[in-house]
Amino acid sequence: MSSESKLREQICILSKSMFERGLTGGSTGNVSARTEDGGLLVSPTGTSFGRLDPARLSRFDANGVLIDGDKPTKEMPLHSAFYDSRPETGAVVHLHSTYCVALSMLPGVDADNFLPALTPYGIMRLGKVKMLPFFLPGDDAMGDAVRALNGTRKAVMLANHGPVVADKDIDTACSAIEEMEETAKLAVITQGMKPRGLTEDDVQNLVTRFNVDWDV
Ligand SMILES: O=C(CO)COP(=O)(O)O
Ligand SMILES: [Zn+2]
Repeated sequence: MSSESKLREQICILSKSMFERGLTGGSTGNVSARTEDGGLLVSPTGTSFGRLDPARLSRFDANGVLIDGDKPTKEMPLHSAFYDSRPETGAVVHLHSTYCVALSMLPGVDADNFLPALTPYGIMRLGKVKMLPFFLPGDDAMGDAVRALNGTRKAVMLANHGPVVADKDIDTACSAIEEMEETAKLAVITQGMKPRGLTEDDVQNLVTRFNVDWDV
């Protein structure tokens, strides 16, 4: 099997797994991944993560020209902004996951540091997460907001909408966005219970040991 065929399969298997575990419902969410030739494979607009077809993914060439497949997600400006501003990006994943969205709606959320420091992996996998304001789905302004971060953040939260994570490959990006949802879930279910989070020292030790983008 060619590397592109393998990547097509991998995108669909990982997306289906997330759909089946309730991480994004209906026909929400979108995903993209770099191919070896510098192009992109992208989930088509209006499709369910549970039923992505490897043969119908939208395919772009290295110049960003749509080559074949179905019409791509309306969130292309958002995905492109990550590839352009973080050249190490090999995949971008966006979900409508319940606890991230719930947390984005609660009072007192720090937009510059969306996820509270509760667990080591929340920090190691995501770095500091920026919450962006609400935008209409597909709005070019979302991409502009990501570009304005100058590549400093791998993960953003779209308020009242859903998380977006860029990482080196599709597997890593999916693991990271799952960690984002798990951390948001912990934050929401312990809301008002005065949970004992990680200390500033714990966070700094994690940042140093695991080379996390943090002081940005
Ligand atoms: O999550 C979505 C929009 O933010 C889904 O849109 P698409 O079906 O166009 O990917
Ligand atoms: Zn969305």
